[in-house]
Amino acid sequence: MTLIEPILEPLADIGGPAQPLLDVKNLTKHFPVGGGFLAEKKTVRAVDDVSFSIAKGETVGIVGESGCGKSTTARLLMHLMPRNAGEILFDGETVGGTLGMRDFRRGMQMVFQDSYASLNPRLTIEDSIAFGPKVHGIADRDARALARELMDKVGLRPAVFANRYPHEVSGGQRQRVNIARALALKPRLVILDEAVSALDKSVEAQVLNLLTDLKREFGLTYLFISHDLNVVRYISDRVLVMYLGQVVELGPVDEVWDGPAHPYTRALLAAMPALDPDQRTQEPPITGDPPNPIDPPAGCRFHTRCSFFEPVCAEVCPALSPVAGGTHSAACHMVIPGSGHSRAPKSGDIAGATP
Ligand SMILES: Nc1ncnc2c1ncn2[C@@H]1O[C@H](COP(=O)(O)OP(=O)(O)OP(=O)(O)O)[C@@H](O)[C@H]1O
Repeated sequence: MTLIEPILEPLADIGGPAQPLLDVKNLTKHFPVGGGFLAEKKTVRAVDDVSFSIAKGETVGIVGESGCGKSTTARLLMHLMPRNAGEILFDGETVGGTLGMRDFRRGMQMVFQDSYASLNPRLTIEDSIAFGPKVHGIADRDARALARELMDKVGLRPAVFANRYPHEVSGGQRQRVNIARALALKPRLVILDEAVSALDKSVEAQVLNLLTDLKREFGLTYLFISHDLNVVRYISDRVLVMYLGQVVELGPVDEVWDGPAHPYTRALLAAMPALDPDQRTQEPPITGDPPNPIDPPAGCRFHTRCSFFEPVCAEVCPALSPVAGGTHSAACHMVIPGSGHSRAPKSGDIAGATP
C-alpha cells in the first residue's frame, strides 16, 4: 500500500458541477502606504471586490500585467495576510468557523516562484519534504517514507537526492522539491504562483507535464497564476483576467481565447507574438502604463488605455456580465449581455476571435 492515497474521487465520478472547492466572494485588500510625518496617508487598492470559484478537480488560471493583484489574491486565499473585506469558503467552510486553521493549512498549499527562497537551506531535500507531515503529527519514520515516495513521484530519485541540500540541485529540481513538499500534506487545492516562470523553457515543459500528471493521479485542484498566456492556456480549464485589482473577464480558457470580449483581454492576447504574418492582428495595442493603484481611475479602470472608450466608461464601473450563454463573463460596458458579442468595433483581425 502506498502512503499517498487518492485525495478525491476521479473526475468522472464527481458527476457534474457540485459545491465549489473554493468560493471567493468580494475579496478586497487595500494596503496603507505613506503616512510618515506630515505625509498624506494613501491606499493601494491591490485587490478590489474579486469574486470567483474553483470546482473540485478544476484548474483556474489567473493572468494580468505585473501589479494587477495576482499574488495578493493568492496570499489572501492562503490566509497569509488579513483581508479588508470578502469571504473565502473552502469546501463550503470558512476558517475560524467550522474549519480550523490547521486543517485549512493541510487542505490548501502554495508553490512560489522562487524555488530557493521557499526552502530552508539547512534542511536536506528529504527533511524539507518530511517537515510538514512531522509538524502535523506524522511519525518521523512514516514522514521520511512519505518524503521518499513523493520524491519518486516528482522525478527525483531518493537514492540520489534525499541527502542533498537545496543549493546542490538545479532550479527545476528545486521546484520539484517544492511541489513534493506541497503535496506532502495531501492538499486538495494547490496554488501555483508563477511556479514555472523562473525555469528554462525545456524544464518548464517538464514541470508542467509533472503538474498535469500529479493532478490526474491525486485528483488535485489548481489555481495557476502566471503572466505567460501560453502556459495558462496549456494548463487551465478556466481563466480569470485581472486588471488593476479587479476581474475583467472570466470563463473557459478556449472560449476566452477564441472570443475575448473585454478590450484588455483582446489586447493582451493580441500582444502574443505570432510567427505567421497572416495571423498577426490589427487589434489596437494597449497604450501607456497601468494607472497608479493608489488612485485608480473612476468607472472602468481600463478606460484610460482603452481604444473603445465611451463617456460612460469614465463614470460607471461595469459589472461582470455574461457574454456567451452564461459560461463566460466580462466587465465592460461595450459587451452586450448574453449575446457573446461586444459593441466595441470589431477588429476582424484577431486570429480566431469573434468579438
Ligand atoms: N505589502 C504591500 N504594501 C503595499 N503595497 C503592496 C504590498 N504588496 C503588494 N502591493 C501592491 O499591490 C499591488 C498588487 O501587487 P501584486 O504583487 O499582488 O501584483 P501581481 O499581479 O502579483 O504582480 P507581479 O506579477 O509583478 O507579481 C501592486 O501595486 C503592489 O505594488
